[in-house]
Amino acid sequence: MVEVESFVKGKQDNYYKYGGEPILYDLNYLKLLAKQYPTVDAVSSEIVNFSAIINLPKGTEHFMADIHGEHEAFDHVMRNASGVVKRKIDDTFGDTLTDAQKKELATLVYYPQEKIALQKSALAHFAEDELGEHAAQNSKDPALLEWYEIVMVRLIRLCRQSAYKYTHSKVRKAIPQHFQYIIEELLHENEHSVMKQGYYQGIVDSILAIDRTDDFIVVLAELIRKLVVDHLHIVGDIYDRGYGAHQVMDTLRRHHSVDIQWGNHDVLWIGAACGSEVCMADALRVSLRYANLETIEEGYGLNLTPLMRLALDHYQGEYAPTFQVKVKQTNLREKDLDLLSRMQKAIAVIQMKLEGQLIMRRPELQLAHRQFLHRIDFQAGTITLNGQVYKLIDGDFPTVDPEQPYELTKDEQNVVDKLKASFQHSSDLQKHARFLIDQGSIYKVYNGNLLYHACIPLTAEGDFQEFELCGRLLRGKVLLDGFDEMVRKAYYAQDSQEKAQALDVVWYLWCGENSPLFGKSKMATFERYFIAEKETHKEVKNFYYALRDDESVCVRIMGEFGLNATTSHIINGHVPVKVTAGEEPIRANGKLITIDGGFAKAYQKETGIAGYTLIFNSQGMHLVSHKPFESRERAIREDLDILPTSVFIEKNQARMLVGDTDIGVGLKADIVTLKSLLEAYRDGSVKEQ
Ligand SMILES: O=P(O)(O)OC[C@H]1O[C@](O)(COP(=O)(O)O)[C@@H](O)[C@@H]1O
Ligand SMILES: [Mn+2]
Repeated sequence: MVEVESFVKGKQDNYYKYGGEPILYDLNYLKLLAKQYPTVDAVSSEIVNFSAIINLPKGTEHFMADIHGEHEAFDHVMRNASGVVKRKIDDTFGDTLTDAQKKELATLVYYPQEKIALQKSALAHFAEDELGEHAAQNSKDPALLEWYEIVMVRLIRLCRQSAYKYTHSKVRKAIPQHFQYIIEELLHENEHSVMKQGYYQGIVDSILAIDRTDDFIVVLAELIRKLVVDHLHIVGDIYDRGYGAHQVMDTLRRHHSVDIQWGNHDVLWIGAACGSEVCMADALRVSLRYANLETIEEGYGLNLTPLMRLALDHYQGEYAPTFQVKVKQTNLREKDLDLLSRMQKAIAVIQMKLEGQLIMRRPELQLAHRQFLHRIDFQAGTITLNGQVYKLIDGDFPTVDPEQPYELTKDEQNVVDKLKASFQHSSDLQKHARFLIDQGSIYKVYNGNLLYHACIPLTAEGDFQEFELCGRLLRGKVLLDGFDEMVRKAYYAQDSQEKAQALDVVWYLWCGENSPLFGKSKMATFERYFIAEKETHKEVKNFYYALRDDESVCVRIMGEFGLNATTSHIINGHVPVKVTAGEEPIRANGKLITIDGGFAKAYQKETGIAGYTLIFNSQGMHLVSHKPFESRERAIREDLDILPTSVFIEKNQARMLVGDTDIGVGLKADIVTLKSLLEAYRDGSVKEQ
């Protein structure tokens, strides 16, 4: 139905009032816009283009959380698009291909280079056995050419099936320049069309003839993977525990469309990269705790020698078993592990001193109860907490001066200074921190859903918990906005005071009681290292975790963020869903979805699965759970795909179109603006260029 849109000159001559909504356009603005759309034709075709796009089905969004450095498993999920590629193959080929052929095609889409190499060597060995001669891997081997041709045609068909949801221009933009012409021709030609059969076959043959098949297959595979997942959301905790957070970050930096809602572990590394000594100490401590030298040394080239020397010079004594490195299989020798434990304790003591200093300079954070060193009786080897005396399981603090327990020794200060320089000079860490800042935020409202890693701090009554942030009492959405602003200030601030304050807030976001990224009464690091009594280890979750099952609480939170509660969802990570204990990822009658399914191996025993992916496409929402990932090598060799299991599906009433998404809202506004420019051309107020 075409609305008859009236167009009336506004009150003042240089303004335009358009349609029902009195949107006024400044003529100067339209003249500026005319530089981009210099003629009536140019602006008209854009209006038609945008109007077409808003009627396309909405692009598919994937949501994942708590990857915690598991880069091989994550990379596989990125490549198999959480099972969507396989589903596309089934939709495209049905039973015209055998299961084995479909699996082989899937592996080719996931790992094209490796699969081609495997095929070549298999054929070469076959030729050797058959022909008895050493058949060089000649790319003219008829068997190889035949395989190439078959898989190329299949890939083109699969690509065509994956591209149908998008405009030609969007697909073209996803193809590398040097293949745009060929792929577009093949995509828009039907290989069965009699008229163009020769033309189509000619293109395929020429690719084979000039030996461009490998590149062509790789480009097609990447294009298919790009088309099946339009946008990716990472709802926090990329870092820590697994060994490959730096590789996950590189995968995300290469991704065509991704946003990140920071997790507490992510802001810890942002703080460390931005110069927070206490965040740096804690990030190192956690890495040493998991013997994660890959991220520290290979990933970021951080210099551990000063810390190693400090550990060897001062921590030769006995240390608590709680400093044992928390990994099962490792290629590290016993004495390496012992050294890592000593380094972990050395940096843990530095961290406690630096935390003590921070708590003293930020009384508004109300964290005096989280200072420990001045409560220790070093003679008796005990500590007094809340009036209760506890025996320390490790009373050896060789670098702590009871008179000034929070002062760093000269050696410790030297280690901190050297480490800080090392973090600052790690170009890869700085690149990743920048990416987290550019693509990340504390929360995200996207296509009607609200994403944040942990919680919105609530009181027992379900009201938004108030918190003093830099002198302002904030709660709910404005509190999260305030925290978001502080993380960016920690990265961008030039003024040293401002930066120092922002960095202390970033540390609070990592472990503070009212942090929307942590949401627990305390991070019981000291207690878990030094005190045996389990009651001191208890981390009480924020009231949010008891109240989030109540639909009315979720509706109130959605309202706080301006969302329509009937169609919206809250999506969280942070707390693993204990599937084995019967816990559900879907809560509050479908209003809240928690997607921390234990991607991190450390959590898989209690979740019983290896992570979730939430898929939101034009038909609705679909949650899938992953099985533990073997290895990339097996996936390639045996076409072993880790296909997820469907957990729940929520169908939309009507198919969701681009016009129903945030991008669609923007496009509709742009259409109105462009129509104003068109009218201004037509009545001569703006001259065509
Ligand atoms: O298992 P570790 O390394 O001792 O860490 C335990 C700590 O990690 C936390 O669970 C925070 O990490 P997560 O955000 O990944 O849950 C703390 O609540 C807890 O004190
Ligand atoms: Mn977390």
